[in-house]
This record gives sequence, C-alpha cells and structure tokens, in this order.
Amino acid sequence: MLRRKRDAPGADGGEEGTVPSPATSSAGSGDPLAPSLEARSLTLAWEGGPDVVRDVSLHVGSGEVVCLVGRSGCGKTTILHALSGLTRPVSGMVLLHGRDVTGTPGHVSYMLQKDLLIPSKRIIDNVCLPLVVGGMSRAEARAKAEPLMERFGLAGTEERWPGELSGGMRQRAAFMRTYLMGNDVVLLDEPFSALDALTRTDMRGWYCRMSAELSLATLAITHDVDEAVSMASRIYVLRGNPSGGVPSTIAREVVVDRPKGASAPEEFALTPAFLEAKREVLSLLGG
Ligand SMILES: Nc1ncnc2c1ncn2[C@@H]1O[C@H](COP(=O)(O)OP(=O)(O)OP(=O)(O)O)[C@@H](O)[C@H]1O
Repeated sequence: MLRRKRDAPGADGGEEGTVPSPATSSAGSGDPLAPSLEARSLTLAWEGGPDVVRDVSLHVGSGEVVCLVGRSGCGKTTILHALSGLTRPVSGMVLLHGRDVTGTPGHVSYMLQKDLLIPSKRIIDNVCLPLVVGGMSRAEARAKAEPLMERFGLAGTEERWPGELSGGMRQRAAFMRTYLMGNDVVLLDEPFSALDALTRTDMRGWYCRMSAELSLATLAITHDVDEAVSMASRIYVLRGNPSGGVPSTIAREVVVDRPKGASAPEEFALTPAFLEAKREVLSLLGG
C-alpha cells in the first residue's frame, strides 16, 4: 500500500560489528539527527541555460534505499550531479548530515551504470583503489579489503581479472570499491541496467541487504518502475519536460509499505501491494 508522507521511515543497520567501517567514513560528522543526505529547494540549470529542475527537495536516511524515478530527460542525472557536488545549483542547498556541502565534491560515493573496473588490474587491486589513492600502501589496502571480500560475495576472486567475472560479480566488486571510498551516502545512476534480468533481480536483493547492513544511505535513479518499487522505502516521482521549457519538479513522494515477511525485493515483487505501488507510480509518470 502507498501513501503520501513526509517523514522517512528510516531503517537501522543489521548485525552489529560484522563489517569494519571504511577508513575515512564521514558518518557521524555533523548533526546526528539530520538525514544523511538532504536537498533543499534545488533549482538546477546547465551553464546559464533554462532551469532543468525547480525547487526539488528530498532526503535520504541511514540504511534507507530511496529511488528517484522520471521519464528520460526529466533531470534525474542533473540532480545526482548537484547532490554529488559536481555542479552548483542556481539556488538551494545540499546538506550531508546537516552540514552544507553545496557544490563541494568528494562527500558522497557516486556509482554509474558501468562498473568501470580497470581491466589490467586484478579484482583485489581494483577494489583497493580508493585506499591506495588515499595514501595506503598496496599491502595495507589488501589487508583491509580481504576480510570484506566474502561479505561482498567475492571470496576467491581476489587474483582474477575483471574480464573473467560475471556481470553481477563485477558489479559487486564495483560496489565494494565504492564502499571503500569511505562515504556513507551512495548515489546510484541506473546501477543494474547493464545486467540480464535474473542477475538484476538478484542484485537488487543483495544491494538492499548490504546497504542496510552497512547503514548506507542510498539514492538510486532508475527508469525502471519495478526496480524502484521493489527496492525503495520511498520513491520521489520527478515530472516535467525541460527540453520543452517545463522544468521538472517532484510530483510526489510515495512511501512504500512493505508487508511483514516480504521485505526482500524479489518476494515483495510478488505481492498485491507491489502491484498497487507500481500502478500508482506509473499513473504519476503518465499524468
Ligand atoms: N552536460 C549537459 N549540458 C547541457 N545540458 C545537459 C547536460 N546534461 C544534461 N543536459 C540536459 O538536461 C536535461 C536533463 O537531462 P538528464 O540527463 O539530467 O535527464 P535524465 O532524467 O537523467 O535522463 P535519462 O533518464 O535519459 O538519463 C536534458 O534536457 C538534457 O539535454
């Protein structure tokens, strides 16, 4: 069942102390009661052009997966760029744990649809890259990453090359590398769209479990309404036509109520509540 609501339900982390924190985690800084990530009244445009999105506000809490859906060209990626600090808004603010980080990059992890693993580096060295770039020796970085390999479903792949792994495993390696960047806020741009349908279903479930366990705050953009409804606790529906001169705005924030016992995305996707949610999001997109 869906309802309009302003408060994030939040979700707390899973098993305590099972996963070491990344080296430079930004979690815990700023206001502990503030959402992990918040956009306040963002208006965005490209290089002095007309507004692409106007007055967009959203928030993501720790352990939550939130999706932003909208038709092609409505401004989803433009919003992620601003949230990651790669671009400055025309007006509005981006807050991380209550701290103003507007226009400053490096505070959130941003993962694209392509895994961007380096083909000439072994998997362990690919995942260790953020630690090595951050100043750790290769041996130190490996020692830190190795205990996490099993947790990320990558045990035994340490010495293999990216080209030897399946799409799902490569994507898990890319997630682990993103995690080791040390940010607790993750922006995902169509993360599973390059995978086949079955792997995509598995990866959605896997990502939801992992992100809850690691208390990550995730904002994912997707065209795929099934993906959004199956993964997200809340969905922001973005609507507008920037190329036709109509800046996009959030048409609605939809809260997805998952029935107890069907919290895994693949199970929830088989319930009437899923269909109801999907219908509502589709009607918002179509209207
Ligand atoms: N680098 C850029 N410079 C100028 N205009 C841009 C740039 N990137 C995107 N735009 C324009 O901004 C608008 C929103 O594009 P954006 O890529 O954010 O949409 P989207 O919802 O992510 O689309 P899609 O789902 O197809 O990826 C479009 O009109 C696009 O042409």
